[in-house]
Amino acid sequence: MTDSITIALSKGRILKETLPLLAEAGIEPVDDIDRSRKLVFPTTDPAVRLLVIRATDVPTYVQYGGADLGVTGKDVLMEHGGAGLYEPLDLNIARCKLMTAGPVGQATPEGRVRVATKFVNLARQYYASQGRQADIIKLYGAMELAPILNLADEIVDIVDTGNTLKANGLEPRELITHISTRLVANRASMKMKHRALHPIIEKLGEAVARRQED
Ligand SMILES: Nc1ncnc2c1ncn2[C@@H]1O[C@H](COP(=O)(O)OP(=O)(O)OP(=O)(O)O)[C@@H](O)[C@H]1O
Ligand SMILES: O=P(O)(O)OC[C@H]1O[C@H](OP(=O)(O)OP(=O)(O)O)[C@H](O)[C@@H]1O
Repeated sequence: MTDSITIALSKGRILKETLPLLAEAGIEPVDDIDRSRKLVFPTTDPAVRLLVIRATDVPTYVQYGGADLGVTGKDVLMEHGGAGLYEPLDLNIARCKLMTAGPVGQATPEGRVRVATKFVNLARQYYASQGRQADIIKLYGAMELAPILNLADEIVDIVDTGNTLKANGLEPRELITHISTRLVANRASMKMKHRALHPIIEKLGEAVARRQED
């Protein structure tokens, strides 16, 4: 009997880039995901279904076995901590950087620094690794506002073109890490459903490699 496989996808910007890779691996949603209010989608492979959920929930669904595989950003995985997860593949999409940033021309304060971010664990680890004391302020979005309104001295956020920072009078300061989208797998599924998961991971890996050749 074929094992049924559930793959948790991040909705939003990652989804658009993930679907073509899945299609190359022979997995296509039967419905139009963009037009549907559904959260679970059957695919052209009767053994595979897709969940479309928030990027930040993907590691949790995969960790607890709600999904066998998941697709989400390295930033989200690092913030989650990665417990119970394997990370078999870098999908090399939605590439960006995790950086500190602050008001243009303003130096980072010498002593305690107030930092606004949604990546509280990552920020805490980063400032500790630099030997700097930081008061971390959790926000869920629009981090760029925090220095403008003097809620924080700097932010830790995703930077790609730098346009969002620039538009808000901020500039990048330090690179924390490079980010891309990763395929993650539930540890138990990797053992119990190896025969079904292995070809999916292999075909996705081939699709990623083809992109890099182009
Ligand atoms: N400007 C960007 N350029 C490239 N990749 C990005 C950019 N912004 C975010 N990403 C990557 O894409 C992932 C998803 O970002 P997206 O903006 O779709 O979701 P989100 O707004 O962080 O999530 P949610 O709204 O569910 O909290 C991020 O975790 C990151 O890995
Ligand atoms: O350097 P840039 O190219 O400007 O990209 C960086 C921005 O992209 C992301 O936001 P997104 O556009 O996803 O909107 P969001 O804040 O709603 O997630 C991120 O949170 C930054 O604000």
